[in-house]
Amino acid sequence: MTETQAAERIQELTRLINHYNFQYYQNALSEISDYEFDMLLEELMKLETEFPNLQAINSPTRRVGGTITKTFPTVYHTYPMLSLGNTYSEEELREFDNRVRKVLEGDFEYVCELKFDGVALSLTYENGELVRGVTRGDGTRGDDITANVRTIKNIPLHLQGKDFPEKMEVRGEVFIPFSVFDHLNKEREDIGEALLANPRNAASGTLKMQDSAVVAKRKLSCYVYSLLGEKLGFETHSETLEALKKWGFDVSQTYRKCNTIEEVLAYINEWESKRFELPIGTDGIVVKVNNFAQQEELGYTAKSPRWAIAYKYKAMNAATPLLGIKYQVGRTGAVTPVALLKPVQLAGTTVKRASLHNANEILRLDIHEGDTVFVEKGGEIIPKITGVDVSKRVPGSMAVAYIDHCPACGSELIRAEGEANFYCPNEDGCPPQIKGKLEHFISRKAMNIESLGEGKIELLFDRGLVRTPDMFYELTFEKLLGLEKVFEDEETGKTRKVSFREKTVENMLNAIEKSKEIPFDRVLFALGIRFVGNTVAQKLAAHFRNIDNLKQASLEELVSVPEIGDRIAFSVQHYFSKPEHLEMIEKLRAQGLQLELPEKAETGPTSDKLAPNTFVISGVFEQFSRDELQDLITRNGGKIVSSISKKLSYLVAGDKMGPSKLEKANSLGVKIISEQEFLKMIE
Ligand SMILES: NC(=O)c1ccc[n+]([C@@H]2O[C@H](COP(=O)([O-])OP(=O)(O)OC[C@H]3O[C@@H](n4cnc5c(N)ncnc54)[C@H](O)[C@@H]3O)[C@@H](O)[C@H]2O)c1
Ligand SMILES: [Zn+2]
Repeated sequence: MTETQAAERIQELTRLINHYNFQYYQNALSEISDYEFDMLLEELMKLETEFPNLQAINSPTRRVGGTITKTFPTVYHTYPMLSLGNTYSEEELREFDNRVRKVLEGDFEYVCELKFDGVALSLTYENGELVRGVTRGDGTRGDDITANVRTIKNIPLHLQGKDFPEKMEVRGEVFIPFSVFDHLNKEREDIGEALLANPRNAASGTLKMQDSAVVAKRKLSCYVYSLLGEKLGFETHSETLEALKKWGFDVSQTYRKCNTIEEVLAYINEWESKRFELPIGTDGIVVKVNNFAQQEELGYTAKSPRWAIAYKYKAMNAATPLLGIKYQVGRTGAVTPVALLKPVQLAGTTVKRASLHNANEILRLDIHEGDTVFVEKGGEIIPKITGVDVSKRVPGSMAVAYIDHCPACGSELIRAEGEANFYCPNEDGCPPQIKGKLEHFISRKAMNIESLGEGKIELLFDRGLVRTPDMFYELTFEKLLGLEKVFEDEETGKTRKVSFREKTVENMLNAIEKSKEIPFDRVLFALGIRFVGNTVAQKLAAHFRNIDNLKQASLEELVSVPEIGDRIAFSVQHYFSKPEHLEMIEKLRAQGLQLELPEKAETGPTSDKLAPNTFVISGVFEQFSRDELQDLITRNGGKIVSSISKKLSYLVAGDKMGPSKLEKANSLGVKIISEQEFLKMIE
């Protein structure tokens, strides 16, 4: 390669890498796989080594990829937050070991840890109190996201014990466990929201949300793996991991001390498949020199420590022919494409289908009919298609054309501006939408008519007995007794018979009757208005008190409710603009469902858990307003007092509390507690 050619390629690589970095860190999007990304970076590194005079000062090989945003205050890191050198090969890992061996004289040991696939976080503690949480940002400066960090349950706000340093920085990885992620997506799918792409992106997007109450609902978690500070009194990294655990941090107990590179390799092999049993995503392991003095001896490059390296597992993938695409219509009419694959073994399971998310994804992957596709298994339940093996493409094959009519009812599909999903607009006439809405209506968080689950809706719908929720309340013993239907499982071909015997019918009718007591907010959720999940339903119910107020609410009134934006407001108005919905609501009213909240509850104490303690509330809180907190205290037998004195039992401290108050409370030895700790007291 000539120098001119190299310069051109370097320019091209730099442009690409900067672009992917921007998408990855700013927009939480992966346009290519991590492996492909790392190969681009490696190519750039090689060219820069070969042509050192072509290396730019700001080359992506010398900088941490992230950036800071303007929406949070910027904080300079005390110690830069670096990246890790990485490799996918045993050979390079051995080279790393040789380099370490050359620099260090005498014995040394490694600590192997799993590399958790989330978002790096820096936590600062002073006198055992969490004072700040900051993102990695560009490595030098990050975003101050303290309020969001405080909502993460396994990050201690106060440390346990006494032997912690006065000031210290703890680093860890924030993630969304798979189970939570799947649950979040199910909820989103249920109310017609676009799905989150993967747990890592979801965690990174969540950490940068403006509303920490929403962050709290996302149930983030954090594993910590590093302690920094002056004169900490520890000699090795593994000692700090033990100390962190003792102080109340969550340290994954999967780490191991290794004396030789062979032991490191054994650890790598052991976790290659075992990692899929963990509740969170991992993309490799991190090897660190254990001794701090030896770490200093090895030092740092501009971008990463020389005493550590990440060994990354290649994503588990397989190539298999695409047999077809199945389009599913959900309760809100959203159409989701699912790829049907020739069954293939992947990470110990047989894969027959993979998610394709939406039409954009099919376009982006440029999938043709009959293509052989690559499927990859992260930790998510459904594997995804990551690319096409173009070398196996059938000549002259056509690109997959997204359907333009509903596969269930034939209506022309529509796509709202800025949305990734296509919708079937035939809300009240499209069978999967009707059935989906009925399933939603009876679901546990809605009307909780459990005995109607598992195929019974299908049967009722088939027989024309129920098409809209009000019809559940017109069912009678005579209409139901003796109905039967045989279901066949698409995957296994096994059949199952649902039949309504006397006992079943009795249970169903009882459960239906009992659902008339379900409070208004849940009835509202049960109606299945698009974008109205259970939290939104609670907010709307609390604000409007009854369905008539809500039905008449103007757009301005709707958006004046906290957390209700245009999109939800339009959807609510759209729902109530339909005469058939209004008619159905009148029927529900006549049948005795709760369409209003009861008058505000009496404010007498509901428990005496807090008696006889006194409380002062100060600062701004995440989950509750100050009024709400005061209310909670008095209703649980506590007493609100206005000033801090020696006799005060607790100071409930929020954000932005005045320093003088804090000082006074500290000097008088008053117990200071956070909102979370307070809430624990009344659990
Ligand atoms: N697909 C894309 O478009 C794209 C774009 C940019 C970056 N990336 C990926 O991101 C990686 C670069 O990201 P990076 O600079 O954050 O480096 P990195 O993620 O490879 O390594 C550093 C990070 O590892 C994390 N980590 C997890 N467990 C750890 C442990 N036990 N000890 C120490 N650190 C641990 C920390 O957050 C740390 O910041 C690349 O390797 C690439 O795969 C992908
Ligand atoms: Zn339809």
